[in-house]
Amino acid sequence: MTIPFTTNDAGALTIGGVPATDLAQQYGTPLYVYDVERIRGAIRAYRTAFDQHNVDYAVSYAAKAFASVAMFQVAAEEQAHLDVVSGGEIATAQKAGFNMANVSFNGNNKSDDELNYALEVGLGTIIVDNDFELVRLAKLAAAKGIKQKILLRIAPAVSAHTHEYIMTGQADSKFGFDVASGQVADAIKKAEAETSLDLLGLHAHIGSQIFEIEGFVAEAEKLVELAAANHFTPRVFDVGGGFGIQYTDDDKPLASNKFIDALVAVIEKGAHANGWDTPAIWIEPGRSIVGAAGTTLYTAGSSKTIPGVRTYQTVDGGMGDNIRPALYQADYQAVVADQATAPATTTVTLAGKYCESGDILIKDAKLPAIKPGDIIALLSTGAYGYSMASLYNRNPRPAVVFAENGKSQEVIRRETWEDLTDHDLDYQG
Ligand SMILES: Cc1ncc(COP(=O)(O)O)c(C=O)c1O
Ligand SMILES: N[C@@H](CCCC[NH3+])C(=O)O
Repeated sequence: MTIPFTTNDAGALTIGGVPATDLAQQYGTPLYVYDVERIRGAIRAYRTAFDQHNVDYAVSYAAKAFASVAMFQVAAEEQAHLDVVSGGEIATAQKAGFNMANVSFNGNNKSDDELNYALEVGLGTIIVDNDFELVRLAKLAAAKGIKQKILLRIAPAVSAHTHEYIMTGQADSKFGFDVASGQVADAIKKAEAETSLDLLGLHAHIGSQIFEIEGFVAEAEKLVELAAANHFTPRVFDVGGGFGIQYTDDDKPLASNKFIDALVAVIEKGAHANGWDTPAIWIEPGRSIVGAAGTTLYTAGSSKTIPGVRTYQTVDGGMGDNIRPALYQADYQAVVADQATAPATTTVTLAGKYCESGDILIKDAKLPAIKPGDIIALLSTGAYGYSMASLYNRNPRPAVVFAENGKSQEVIRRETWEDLTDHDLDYQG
């Protein structure tokens, strides 16, 4: 399945109707560019899938995939809710003017400051991860005279097919209440007894970049089973995110409606069997909203050929703006921007500029011949790129640009060398 991208009549890459080389020239490289229409389309696809059923639902964009004021504003325009995991993401939502009632708050070690912040801004739902949090949140909410809506996060003991580091639903996980030891049963009782908490339902998340429906079905069945076993009538089941996307021609992602149809079927059946009204179904997709919409533009620099071994082609970014190849052995595909449809004539390993041998973006990429100054575009970099970017080697973080209908706009400005020393203080010792 060929990974989709758009080109103009000259065969040059365009993003949101703007030639990628123009974007590189105007904003510099490395540069993250989002095709906003694709972000909107991804949210709409989930909403349309739910609209085929007679269920209440929320498509909650998982902010961690790419958190920025502009992104949250687009999510709000598309009637998405928001799932945050830190005080910083709450602050970003506030700055974006996001309706706090539509925000949920995940995380396995929320601080008192973060919980108080959430309570003060009227954040819709707190997804309680563990007993330590449950007890503290009940007290903090009571002290403010608030009855806080919550979900309980369950570790559903479902192992998804994905990289070990991004699997989260297995029993041996740092996230959520354990089922087998009775933690879930205790937490449901405790939460129901707390007058400052309103237990809406249960939450689980099995992992990320998942292509099979089976794990989601098993997860939803587990949520139904747990609620029933604890004589708890759920108003919400939040099944998390994790829907896989296409990074290379080899990936075959499922259409959003396949996941939604399967999840709705399991939950409707469970509700019917237990005599419940069908609970609202919430999902928390991150990657599948922004991943394919994002492209990173780099400028080609030096290259090194080791005869009989390989050719390294360097770009002006790397693991600082995209840690995923180094961290998860993630695969990407690239095109040369001004000859995006030209046949591959060479094999090069795209290497970053960071002082690490592991700073490789793509091993043995098949591309047309590259010369210094060419713009190289890494496709499908919209998720967990900017959000996991670092300042390693004191390289400033790139700018982020949104492009739509032939127009572009910077939505996060490029950091400067001055920015990097902004927080440094002279040693007075
Ligand atoms: C609780 C929770 N929800 C949602 C997500 C978003 O996952 P993804 O970006 O794979 O859709 C994650 C990340 O894996 C998560 O931990
Ligand atoms: N950061 C991971 C996904 C983790 C999702 C958060 N639980 C990635 O890039 O694939």
